[in-house]
Amino acid sequence: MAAQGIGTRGVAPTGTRGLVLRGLAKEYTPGKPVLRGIDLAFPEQGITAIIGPSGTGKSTLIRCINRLVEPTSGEILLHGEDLAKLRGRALRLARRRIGMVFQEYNLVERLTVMENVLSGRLGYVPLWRAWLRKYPQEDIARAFELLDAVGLPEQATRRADALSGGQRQRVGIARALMQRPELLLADEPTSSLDPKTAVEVMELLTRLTEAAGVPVIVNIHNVDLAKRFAQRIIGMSEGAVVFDGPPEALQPHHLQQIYGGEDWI
Ligand SMILES: Nc1ncnc2c1ncn2[C@@H]1O[C@H](COP(=O)(O)OP(=O)(O)OP(=O)(O)O)[C@@H](O)[C@H]1O
Repeated sequence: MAAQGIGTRGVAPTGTRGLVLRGLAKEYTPGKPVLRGIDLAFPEQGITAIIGPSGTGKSTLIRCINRLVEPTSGEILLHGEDLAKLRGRALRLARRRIGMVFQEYNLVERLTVMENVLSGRLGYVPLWRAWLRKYPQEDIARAFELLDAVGLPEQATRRADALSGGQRQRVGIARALMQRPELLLADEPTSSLDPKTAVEVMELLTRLTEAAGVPVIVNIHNVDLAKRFAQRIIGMSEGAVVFDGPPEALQPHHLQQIYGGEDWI
């Protein structure tokens, strides 16, 4: 089956706004491709969910976009600029334009909630200010606003390790938005959470990114959550895109192709 939507939603010319991946490939071990030349274009808003079985390259794809993983070849065009070519300071500047939310939250446990949120500005404030914890007043005001927005206005001075998983992920979302990102990547943001908290976190992510006009690419195991919150679903199998379309187009035979087998459907 051809991946749905490729061609209509697919690859846009260089210079286009949004994110475009062209021929993105990754081999951790030479000769063993994990990503097999991914061609995708992401619009400037909305949530795209990436689904697929364990080990199929979803995290690798997400992490290639902000170069936490080095792609083996291909282009990563953010508003026309190829991030795959950037090094040093240029790469650091590009990275701060991309927020990331992690499965295990990646908070600094011994720091306060407020300090964790403010750390989203680390790419922007001079290092000496961060070391002395002298963030500009407008950053502090914004951090309070975001803590309010994620429902943690009372938790600013608590240590991160005193929070529940759901609360930590809310801090993770606030920290990512503190960057004022042009794109948000979320790598299994709900996998460590109970089902109710997972829905709450996805609702929050949807509401805040919609309000900020930030597009989201979320790697997610739960197909029901993907269908509920994403406007577009990308199904991956063995390092390639095998489905690309709206949630309502995702049928059991697509799931069978993405995950294999049928007994579980
Ligand atoms: N740093 C690494 N070094 C070597 N191989 C890696 C590395 N990271 C991932 N891999 C391999 O790449 C393949 C894809 O892994 P990846 O984590 O991208 O898949 P995934 O679809 O996100 O899986 P999951 O849903 O279980 O997180 C797997 O075979 C994995 O073992």
